[in-house]
Amino acid sequence: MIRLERLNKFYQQGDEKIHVLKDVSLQIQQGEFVAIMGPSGSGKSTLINIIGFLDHQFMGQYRFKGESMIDQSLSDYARLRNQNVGFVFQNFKLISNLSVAENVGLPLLYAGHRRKNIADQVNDVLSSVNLQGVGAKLPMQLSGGQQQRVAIARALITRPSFLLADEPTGALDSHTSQEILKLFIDLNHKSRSTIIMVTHDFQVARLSQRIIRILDGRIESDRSVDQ
Ligand SMILES: Nc1ncnc2c1ncn2[C@@H]1O[C@H](COP(=O)(O)OP(=O)(O)OP(=O)(O)O)[C@@H](O)[C@H]1O
Repeated sequence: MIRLERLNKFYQQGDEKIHVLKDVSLQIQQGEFVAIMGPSGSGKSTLINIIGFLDHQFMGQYRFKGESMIDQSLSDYARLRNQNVGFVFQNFKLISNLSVAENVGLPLLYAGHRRKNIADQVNDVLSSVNLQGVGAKLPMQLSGGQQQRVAIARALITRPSFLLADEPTGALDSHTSQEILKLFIDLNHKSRSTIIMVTHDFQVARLSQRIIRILDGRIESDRSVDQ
C-alpha cells in the first residue's frame, strides 16, 4: 500500500541545508502493524509527516496504492489525507468543550454527513474501542487511557486506509499503555487495520509485528518482531 523509494528530505535552516532523511526505502502492506523507533532527532516525525500526506516536499518516490505522490497538487494532498489517514497523537488533541460523541463525529461532520447518520456511526466506533455509554461526557471526565480511546475512535470513524499514531502512549502510564496496545492489536486482527506507530518505548514497539529503526535519517534495521 505504501512504497517509499530512496526518499530524501532536506530542511533549509538559514544558509544551511540539513539532510534529515537519507535514501529511505520501505514498503508497508495493508494490514500490517508497524512500529517506528529511533532517537530524538533521527527523522521519525519527518518520515511520518511524508507518509501521512502532511509534507509534500521531498526527493525520491512515494507511491500510495500504486499512485505516485510526485506532482500531486496541494488539494490532492488534502483529499488523500482526509480519505486515507487516521491520526492519533500523544496528547489526544480532543476538543475540551465538545462531548465525546461530538469529538468522534467531527471528521464526518466536516465531510458533510448528516447528523442522524453520524450518531449511528459514532455509537458503532465507540463500541469498537470499548467505550459504550460515554458519548455525552466531556473529555476531561475520562481517564487518560479513555481519552486516547476516544481519539482512536475519532481516527477510525472515516474508515481510513491506515492509522498513523505518533507516540500514542507517551502520555500514559505503563499499564494504560499496554491497554492501548491491546486495542491496536485487536483492531489490527479483527478489522485488518493498518497501523503505523512511532514510539520511543521498546515495551510498546515489541507488541507490533515489525520494528523499523531510524538512525540519523537512515533505516538502521527493519525486522519482524518474531525474529
Ligand atoms: N521544520 C524544520 N526545519 C528545520 N529543521 C527541522 C524541521 N523539523 C525538523 N527538523 C530537524 O530535522 C531532524 C529530524 O527531526 P524529526 O522531528 O523528524 O525527528 P524525530 O526523530 O521525530 O525526533 P523526536 O523523537 O524528538 O520527535 C532534527 O535534526 C530536527 O532538528
